[in-house]
Amino acid sequence: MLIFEEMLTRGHEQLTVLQHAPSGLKAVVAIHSTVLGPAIAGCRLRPYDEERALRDALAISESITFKAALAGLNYGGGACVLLAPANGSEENHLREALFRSLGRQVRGMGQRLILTEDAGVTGQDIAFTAQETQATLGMHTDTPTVTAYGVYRGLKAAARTVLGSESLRGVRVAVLGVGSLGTALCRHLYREGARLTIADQRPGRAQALAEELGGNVKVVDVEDLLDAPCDVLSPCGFGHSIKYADVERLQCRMIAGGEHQPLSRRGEQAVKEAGIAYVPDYAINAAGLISVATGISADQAAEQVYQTVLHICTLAQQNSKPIHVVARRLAERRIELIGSLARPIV
Ligand SMILES: NC(=O)c1ccc[n+]([C@@H]2O[C@H](COP(=O)([O-])OP(=O)(O)OC[C@H]3O[C@@H](n4cnc5c(N)ncnc54)[C@H](O)[C@@H]3O)[C@@H](O)[C@H]2O)c1
Repeated sequence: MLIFEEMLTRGHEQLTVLQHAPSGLKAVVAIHSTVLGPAIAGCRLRPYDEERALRDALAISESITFKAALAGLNYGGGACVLLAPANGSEENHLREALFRSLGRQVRGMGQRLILTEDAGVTGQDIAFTAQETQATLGMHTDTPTVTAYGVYRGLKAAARTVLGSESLRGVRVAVLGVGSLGTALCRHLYREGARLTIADQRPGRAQALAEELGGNVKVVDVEDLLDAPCDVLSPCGFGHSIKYADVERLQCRMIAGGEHQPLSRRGEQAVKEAGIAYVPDYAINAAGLISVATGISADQAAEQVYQTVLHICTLAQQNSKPIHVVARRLAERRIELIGSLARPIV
């Protein structure tokens, strides 16, 4: 990857690489934009190669910029991708060392960065980081659960315009990835009577969830999920779950899930040409961010997501434009307008 070119294309401000050998810290911190305020960066931890860590940091931080902008928050977009240490990070003292080390290293980034939780990272991890830097948010919020409820509500709002009814009863939803967020989402969907097909790279997870929900949930291999005939495809994996070449296999009417950046730009274009509605990540997975940034309840944050997605989908329908194009334009417009204001003197 040509890093500067990628940063220029996406409009990034900063990319920082952190390392601390004793704690095993290896992390990539990307700041996409601080136009609206300090960049909120979800911390995610998983086995990563360097290239993918860089790519994810750059892609996700851009999503967070749009997410904060659409949600009306005074924050910018960042991402903190931690490469899982070779010596493991499950034991509490290793975890403490890792996340405190992260906190110490980002202290120098001053007012520009605020860390919170993302995939593979818990509120307890952020609490460790908070011992070293004040620039943290959300350690007392169950972010995946709050986010999942917002995705569920956003999905209903999108279904209202795309499928003609916001009731998900009998609607076929294929969920790719049933970790913290995907599992919580499936529980809401199942309760409403959606017909679920699920898959996970760790098949035991999908099987266990199907058993918990009992009957009527179909578990398939990851490779087969994208071919599954369904109304809604809901990606909830680590990102880029739907490759450009996969788009011609899709048999859904709408893509809407919790995953950050499920599609590349080319993929978004291909989906549009295939006549599939795509509700972008930054519009629908915002409830956790809204809740930690403002302190409002999960229900209120999810209601905000519902109203935002409904507004975007309605505008898209009225103007015969793709949903993701309208969402991006709305986010960009707020950033442009606020960015054009004169800076306060103090
Ligand atoms: N956790 C949060 O607070 C939060 C908030 C907003 C957005 N997100 C985004 O939601 C997504 C899921 O987050 P999470 O917290 O549930 O993570 P998680 O690690 O708990 O779960 C991810 C699950 O997806 C599976 N998976 C990954 N890629 C897959 C693929 N291509 N096919 C099938 N299964 C796949 C993994 O095996 C795992 O079970 C991520 O993209 C994350 O950035 C998370």
